[in-house]
Amino acid sequence: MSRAVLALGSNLGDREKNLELAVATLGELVRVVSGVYETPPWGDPDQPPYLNAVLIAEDGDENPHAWLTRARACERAAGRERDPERPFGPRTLDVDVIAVWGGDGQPVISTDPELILPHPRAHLRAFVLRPWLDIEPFGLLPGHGFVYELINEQPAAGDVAGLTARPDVALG
Ligand SMILES: Nc1ncnc2c1ncn2[C@@H]1O[C@H](COP(=O)(O)OP(=O)(O)OP(=O)(O)O)[C@@H](O)[C@H]1O
Ligand SMILES: Nc1nc2c(c(=O)[nH]1)N=C(CO)CN2
Repeated sequence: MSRAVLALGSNLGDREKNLELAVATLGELVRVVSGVYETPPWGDPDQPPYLNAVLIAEDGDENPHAWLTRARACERAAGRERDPERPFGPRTLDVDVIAVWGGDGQPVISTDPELILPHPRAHLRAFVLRPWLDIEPFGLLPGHGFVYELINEQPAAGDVAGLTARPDVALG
């Protein structure tokens, strides 16, 4: 058994449909999906606002790389349009593997550049921490601490006020 926190983001095309495609592609693996937030672009300001959400999924397959394969399948389903010159630039759909736990409940730590776990920038991103907090109030980002603490630390703390809940956009 493997459990993963995945972060979804879209700022090109039909953003709502792109996030929905990710949830549909993951299908029965999905346990809970957060609410959607409209968020200002992080890391590369000259691009449209994002819709972001987080979900928790589980699978019998213990291999953590299977989550990266599934994330890429979601991105392909949404056309995976992006500018290779801009690492934090606009995209139809981004699915990041934030953290993975094995069947023993222990977090998976990986320094493989193909799949770094936990995700190396998750603790800095209010657009990941805020929706995660909604679905797991005592969520732990391995190596960093409780999500409710991280969201009160800079730089994420300074970005929280800029997020807008979008209860009109419901996924799953
Ligand atoms: N935890 C992870 N989740 C997703 N991709 C990862 C992870 N760790 C390493 N990668 C690798 O990062 C590379 C770039 O991924 P991607 O294009 O999604 O990055 P990005 O979305 O532009 O930036 P960011 O990961 O900061 O959101 C991919 O080749 C992927 O294999
Ligand atoms: N608000 C927001 N900004 C981003 C996002 C994202 O999902 N949301 N994803 C990025 C890709 O690395 C870069 N910047």
